[in-house]
Amino acid sequence: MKVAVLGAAGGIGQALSLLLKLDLPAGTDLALYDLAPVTPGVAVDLSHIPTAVKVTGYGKEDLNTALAGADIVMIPAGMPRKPGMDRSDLFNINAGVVKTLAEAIVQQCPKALVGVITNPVNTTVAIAADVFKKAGTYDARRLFGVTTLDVIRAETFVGELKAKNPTEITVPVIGGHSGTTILPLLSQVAGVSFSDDEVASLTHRIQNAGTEVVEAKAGGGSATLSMGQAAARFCLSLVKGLQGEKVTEYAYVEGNGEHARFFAQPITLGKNGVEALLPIGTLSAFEQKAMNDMLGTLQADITLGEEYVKNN
Ligand SMILES: NC(=O)C1=CN([C@@H]2O[C@H](COP(=O)(O)OP(=O)(O)OC[C@H]3O[C@@H](n4cnc5c(N)ncnc54)[C@H](O)[C@@H]3O)[C@@H](O)[C@H]2O)C=CC1
Ligand SMILES: O=C([O-])CC(=O)C(=O)O
Repeated sequence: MKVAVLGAAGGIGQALSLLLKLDLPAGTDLALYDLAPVTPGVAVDLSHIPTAVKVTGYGKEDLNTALAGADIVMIPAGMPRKPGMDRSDLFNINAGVVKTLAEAIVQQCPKALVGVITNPVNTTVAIAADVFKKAGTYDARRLFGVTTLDVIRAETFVGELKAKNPTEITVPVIGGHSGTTILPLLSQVAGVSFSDDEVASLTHRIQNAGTEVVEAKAGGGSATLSMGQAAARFCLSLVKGLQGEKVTEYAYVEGNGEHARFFAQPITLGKNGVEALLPIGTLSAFEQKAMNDMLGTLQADITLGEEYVKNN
């Protein structure tokens, strides 16, 4: 098995690569690629950790070698936010980054499972999909926007509020990955109930948790460590799926198009990526209204990505 991390020298990339070095199955090749000159050094550093995962680092000119034959590609490459910015403000820079990387994936590992972390995820996933489509290699089961951070945050915040162990809480989070398009389904959390005020304030906190980190880091970037953990969890679930296990995760995928072309929802992972699209269940009146109110924004984010690939 080969896993490639693109953007591996960044804040997320380094945390993710560390966790993958520790937790990937023995015998896995872990290929680290980044434009930053430090990348081969990051790989040497990780290679001194005694696990049976072989780490190799690739610099600017070696994207094709880093990707050759990869089974899974995780993409945390690109600019993070600074205070005052929305995720959509990253589009101008990150659209081109994701397009370039997706074009190389088409050439080197067209059957890989691809996890896009780069923001704005609502749009960059559409870009990757349409680059693959143009090249004739698109398989919707193999492309994911990574929204695991929304799920683990929701579980953490519910645990805090209800004085419960967050590892024993499951919170569905559907929709997209920015602002109001992030829709936690608190009505479906087992064993916990919320007042209307708690639902409103928790929903708001989950939707703005990225901004909470951006402001706390005061110009030093956005979530990297919690995102590294979220991305590692998602990547390890992809690995388990490839190994024949059935695993459930939430991710932003092209499903049946009922709500939008791409939509974060529960899925079962298996040998070909998405094995089954799982239902989102019954929404409360609050959640249904939030969903109706945000679909226009999500659709516009998706269209922006589709138009970008058409015109570039
Ligand atoms: N999906 C999610 O839940 C989350 C997504 N993000 C997004 O992840 C991205 C990365 O964030 P950080 O790691 O904090 O940023 P960072 O600036 O620490 O790292 C980004 C890395 O990407 C590299 N890079 C830029 N262009 C590249 C290219 N064409 N090929 C390869 N590498 C390239 C840079 O050299 C840098 O090392 C941002 O777009 C951020 O908004 C951040 C947190 C959560
Ligand atoms: O907020 C940001 O810019 C980074 C991100 O996607 C998150 O932390 O959820």
